[in-house]
Amino acid sequence: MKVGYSVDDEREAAQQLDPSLPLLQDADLRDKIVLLRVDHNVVKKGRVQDQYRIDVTLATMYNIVERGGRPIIMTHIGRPLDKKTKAITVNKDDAVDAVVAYLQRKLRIKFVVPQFHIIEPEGIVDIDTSVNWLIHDLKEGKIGGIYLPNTRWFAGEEDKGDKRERFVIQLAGLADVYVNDAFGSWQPHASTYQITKLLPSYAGLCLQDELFNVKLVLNPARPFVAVVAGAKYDTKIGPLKEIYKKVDKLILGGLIFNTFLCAKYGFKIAGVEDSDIELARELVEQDKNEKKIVELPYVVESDVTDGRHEGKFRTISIKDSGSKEFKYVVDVDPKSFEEGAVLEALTSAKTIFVNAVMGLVPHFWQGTRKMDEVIDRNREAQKFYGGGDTLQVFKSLLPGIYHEAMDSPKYYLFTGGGTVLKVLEEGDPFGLDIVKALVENKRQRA
Ligand SMILES: Nc1ncnc2c1ncn2[C@@H]1O[C@H](COP(=O)(O)OP(=O)(O)OP(=O)(O)O)[C@@H](O)[C@H]1O
Ligand SMILES: O=C(O)[C@H](O)COP(=O)(O)O
Repeated sequence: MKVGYSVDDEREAAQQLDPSLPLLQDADLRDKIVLLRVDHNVVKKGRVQDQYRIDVTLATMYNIVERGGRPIIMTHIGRPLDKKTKAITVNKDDAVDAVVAYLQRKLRIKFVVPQFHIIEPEGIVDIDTSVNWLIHDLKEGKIGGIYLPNTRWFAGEEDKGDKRERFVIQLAGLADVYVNDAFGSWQPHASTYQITKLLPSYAGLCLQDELFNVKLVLNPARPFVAVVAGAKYDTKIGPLKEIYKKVDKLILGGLIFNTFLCAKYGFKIAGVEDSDIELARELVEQDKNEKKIVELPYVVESDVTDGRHEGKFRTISIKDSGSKEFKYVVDVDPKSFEEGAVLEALTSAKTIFVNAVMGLVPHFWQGTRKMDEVIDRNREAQKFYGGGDTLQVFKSLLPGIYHEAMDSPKYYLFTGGGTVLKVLEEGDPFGLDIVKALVENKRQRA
């Protein structure tokens, strides 16, 4: 007699990944301590801005616990390392506490954050053996999980030498198995990359979904339009040159657009560094023949960056400005999306990838809101959004569209925009260092 039936999810069944990738589903987790790297980089000023990146990792957490594993979770938050001085600033605002509180409310289990000695400006130099007490409690089921402090507070996380070796050995000493579910954290750091040299390593469920979907962006229905904006110029300008080759049209915004304008028209814009302009010149050259970059015609100039003060900001038409020197360019005027080549590109696209906060939020959000609305109006296109701030801002400006998008077959929301750019640059999701490390780990174990 049949006592029940199960429901197959067709979308899940269709998601086939390269068999060289070690999957969480294949790991032996019973009574194992599982070190889980996630990307919960969603805290600003001590508060969770958008729960999405946390929520998409819950399935992996549940899977680990359901199969008898005990989790130690870790994430980075912000960029506390000053790359020039090498100083690590340990600021309460970048603590994992807000994430832990959210997880506890959501899962109704107790997490403990171990306290390690912090030596500024070096950060946390050693994992204190006192953590063993907590691991004992974790094994006994007295606590539901351990959540390590911000990985970027550890001296070894972004180091390339001895400090990294030391950190990674101490980290590996805490656990039996490593799971990477941090698609957004593509940079090969100790907790995303080096750790795979020491522990049996697997891809988590979120990472698997993201890798499957990023393959769809690599094989887009055309015309394919990418919209890239935001603040992380340093990590995004490199990928842009390769993305340029893959797209039919490219729309730039934010600091990237400012830098492009300086390189192309000889503008001087407050806050744009000469060294960055140099990097953008190549893109300008590349575009001379192919003309794929669709320029946003109107931007917003502001005398100050600390707010939207009446009388202190104005719209500039790039073509008719008459001037070459500007204060801060802090947004795109919404009317840029209502006409001409920009509107045409966004409405005729079959695939749109968006990693774009167009303006200095929270004060200058008008351009981003208009852009998201216009993109949503294109009902045919497959729309891929990615990026921490991109999703947060999308959600806060257009909550209705955002919530529909979360479960719409026409949208996919990536947890990392920079990572998608990186994959587009590599041309293959298995070209990411963090994925290569997992594949190599499986090969070594075979
Ligand atoms: N013109 C501008 N001037 C200054 N800051 C800007 C400007 N335009 C956008 N920004 C800032 O860019 C930030 C978002 O950019 P960022 O590159 O971090 O994107 P993201 O969506 O988080 O992508 P990722 O997840 O890849 O980092 C926002 O905090 C926003 O205020
Ligand atoms: O928010 C992000 O883009 C990811 O968490 C990666 O952050 P990072 O660019 O500072 O490594």
